[in-house]
Amino acid sequence: MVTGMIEVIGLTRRFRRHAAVDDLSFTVTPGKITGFLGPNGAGKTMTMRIILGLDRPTSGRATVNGVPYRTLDRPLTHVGALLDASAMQGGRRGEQHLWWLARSNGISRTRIGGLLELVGLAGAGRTRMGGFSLGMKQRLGLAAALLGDPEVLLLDEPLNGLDPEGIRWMRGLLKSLAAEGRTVLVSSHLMHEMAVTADHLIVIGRGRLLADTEITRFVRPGMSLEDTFMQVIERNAP
Ligand SMILES: Nc1ncnc2c1ncn2[C@@H]1O[C@H](COP(=O)(O)OP(=O)(O)OP(=O)(O)O)[C@@H](O)[C@H]1O
Repeated sequence: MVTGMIEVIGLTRRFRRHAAVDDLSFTVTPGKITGFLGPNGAGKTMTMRIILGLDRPTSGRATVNGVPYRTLDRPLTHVGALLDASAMQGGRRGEQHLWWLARSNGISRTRIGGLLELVGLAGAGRTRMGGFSLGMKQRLGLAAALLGDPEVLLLDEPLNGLDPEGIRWMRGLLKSLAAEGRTVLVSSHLMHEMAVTADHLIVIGRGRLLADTEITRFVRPGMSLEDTFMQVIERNAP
């Protein structure tokens, strides 16, 4: 088993009759950026929540490094996640948020200053998070995800709220994290950005796997990623 591998095996999550995730299987491997694409409600967040042990599947399983997330020893040192950047306690300062996370996970606080600098928040660490813009929250969320120096990153819509400079910055950072050999799974609706960022794609629709392939193989000749994606989704429409 390769370290940093995410495996989703026959995963299904039902809500009454509705399958949010429907017999989904894929593997995410290290050293590249894997784009996780699908229309609204396709099941991307639910899949990530199950990988992170935040929701339980109806059937099937998801593992990181061959084991369920819940059984990982000091999980933040293996998996960093950014799910909902706005879900932060507004009264707390950015720096405090990272201190608290480090302390409650047995992680040294020495990385905090460098991480705030890395995400462009060196001057805002003492600002209360209630005063953060969405872009600042995404940056702080990314710092939190990197706190334990994990080999795996799960990022749900990390580009939301970022300005053009922020998007470009995030692209560079994700590429360098993948180049370091980390596993980077990132969901986004921004097709133009995914086209220049992702190496591999997992595309889902209505909870089912529609494609699991290198981006260069997915995009049809003479078409953009967006056009190819729309064709694949339309073909899967009910
Ligand atoms: N607690 C819940 N109760 C009922 N249905 C739910 C619940 N949580 C999620 N769902 C359903 O699961 C499906 C998948 O939702 P999910 O948020 O994973 O999609 P998504 O691909 O992340 O969408 P988006 O791009 O809009 O964020 C949706 O149909 C959603 O309504």
